[in-house]
Amino acid sequence: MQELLSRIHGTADLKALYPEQLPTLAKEMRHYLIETLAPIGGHLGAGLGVVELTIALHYLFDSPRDKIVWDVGHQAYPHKILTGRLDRMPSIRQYGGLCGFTKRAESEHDPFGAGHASTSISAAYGIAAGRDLNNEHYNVIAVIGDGALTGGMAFEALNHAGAHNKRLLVILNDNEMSIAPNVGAMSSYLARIITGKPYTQAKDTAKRILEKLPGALDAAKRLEEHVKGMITPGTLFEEMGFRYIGPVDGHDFDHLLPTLANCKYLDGPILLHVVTKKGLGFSPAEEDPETWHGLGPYSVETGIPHKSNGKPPTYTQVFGDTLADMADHDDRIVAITAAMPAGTGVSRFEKRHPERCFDVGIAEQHAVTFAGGLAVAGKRPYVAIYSTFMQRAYDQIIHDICIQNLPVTFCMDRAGIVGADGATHTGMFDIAFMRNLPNMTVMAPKDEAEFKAMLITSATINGPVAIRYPRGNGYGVDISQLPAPLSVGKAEILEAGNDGLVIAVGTRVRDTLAAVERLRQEDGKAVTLLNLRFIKPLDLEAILKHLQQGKLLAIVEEGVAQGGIGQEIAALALKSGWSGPFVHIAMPDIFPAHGTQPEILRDLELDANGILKQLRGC
Ligand SMILES: Cc1ncc(C[n+]2csc(CCOP(=O)(O)OP(=O)(O)O)c2C)c(N)n1
Ligand SMILES: CC(=O)[C@@H](O)[C@H](O)COP(=O)(O)O
Ligand SMILES: [Mg+2]
Repeated sequence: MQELLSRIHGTADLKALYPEQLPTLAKEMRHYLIETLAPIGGHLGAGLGVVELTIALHYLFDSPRDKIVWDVGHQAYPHKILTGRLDRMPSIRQYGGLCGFTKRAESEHDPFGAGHASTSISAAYGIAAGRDLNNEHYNVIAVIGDGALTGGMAFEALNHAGAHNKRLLVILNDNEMSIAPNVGAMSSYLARIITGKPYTQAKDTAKRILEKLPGALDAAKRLEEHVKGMITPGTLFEEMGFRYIGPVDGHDFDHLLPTLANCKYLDGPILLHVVTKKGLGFSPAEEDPETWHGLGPYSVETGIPHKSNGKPPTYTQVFGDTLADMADHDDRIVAITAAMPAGTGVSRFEKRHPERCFDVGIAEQHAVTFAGGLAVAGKRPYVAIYSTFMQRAYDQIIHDICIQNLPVTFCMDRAGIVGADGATHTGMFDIAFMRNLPNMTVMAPKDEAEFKAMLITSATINGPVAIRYPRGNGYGVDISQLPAPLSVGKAEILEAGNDGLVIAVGTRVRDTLAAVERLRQEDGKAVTLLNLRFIKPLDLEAILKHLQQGKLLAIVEEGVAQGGIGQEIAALALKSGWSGPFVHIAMPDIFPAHGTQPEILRDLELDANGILKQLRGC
């Protein structure tokens, strides 16, 4: 490890350095991040972009007394390094290791946990308001990216905080990137500020006056405000009650340190606009920041991510390609992503149907209601949002789609266990929150071929539809054909037997099949296995037909037990007069840890071994 970095065991060690040493520390930190993440992967680009900003913040402010709230938390690796977690960095996002985001339980330097975007200003402002009520004195800083600023919550918070005069520093880390290039009018506005030559000239004029007339600080400031107001379109943030400072070069300590030092002593809400480059210091990440936002292992030497050779396509790819195929024949089909075109597969659709593709920014609520509007205009919107981020838009799903029975399909990628991103990103609630909505049809495929069939089925349903599918690769089953639509509300029988009924949902069907086969071979017990396919409407006929009095009833689903489909099936069975051994194999009432998907499924006893164990136990 390099000389300066190896001395940093906490923020006190950083503060002991001379300012002239900070650029060297920044260099060492970049090198360390690039090398450390190479074998394990992780969120590289965002962290590389905020190395100087993080060093400057911890150099000048006094965490944990001062509170630094990082939005999303994916850029907080340098923050972790400087706050006593350097030794554990190689464990980041690994089973038992550091979390990939900020997490209160992990460090007193993480005053607010994150993972989802656009929460930092609200949280920081809440801390500032609490501080003032407590008559305490410390700084509260929210660091938010330009991508996260596209989220409605960030604006709600600015609107609230700007109307009051509490001390709050919001640092806008503007790298013109979300995961993909940032979108929207706000993004263009920020770009105009950065590149606005007239603004730079106006600033220079004000500075020259200030230099010539040292006593005329106020006059020069007023002139700067005046000229700025005329030329940069409205300094939106100032009109919202924030003192706007910037844009500042986020990689230049000579700019960052004095500016931040000043911010420390200014009252009221301040917005400091810092301009950075995502991926700085690693040319592959600078050149292709989207790929290097978050990735698996890679080679430092070649700058190429390791390939997962020969694996079947991911569900994400199947989604993008199938929807594009469907759109070839149905011009009503449109696709919507909330700032995740590649992650959701919408980019594959976009290549073939660019005019029918919408990236709305990190704005899941807007995405859903916007889809409602498109449906009213005669379109067939497919809203592709990870299960965990769909949580953001629950009222919109109910109020704007379901009540009006609009034909919008929700494609919920990353349903179930996601692995390294852990609790904040686990898609564990969607079965519970979608299945209780009137008018909604909910499907979960057992493999990628069935997924394709479900997408095709969705186009035949004249109302809201939700399809949940997991992170990762399919099983390699044949998907070359365009399948026929499924029979809505009909389950599939995979095994027949007289020793009970096992019902499996979507992502858990394969492992349940393996468990059921072992039960037959090793224990001599043959059960009937139903692949539910439709979480809603339920195939009551099949369930009641195969329910066996006095014999096992088991339901296996990769979602929370509380509110899961297992509860409805249990109630149904009891109502029908059935009694017998029962087991609901689902996620317990805890937030899962991070690790690989197999590790977490194993811990939750949701893999084939765990399912078998639980089937045997009843
Ligand atoms: C509610 C929500 N939607 C989507 C995401 C996925 N996501 C994580 S980081 C990110 C981009 C953030 O961009 P920005 O805030 O500018 O940070 P940068 O990576 O550029 O530093 C997105 C879309 C998320 N974390 N939360
Ligand atoms: C930080 C964030 O929310 C995303 O970058 C997320 O980690 C992406 O997850 P996938 O790797 O599953 O696309
Ligand atoms: Mg950004």
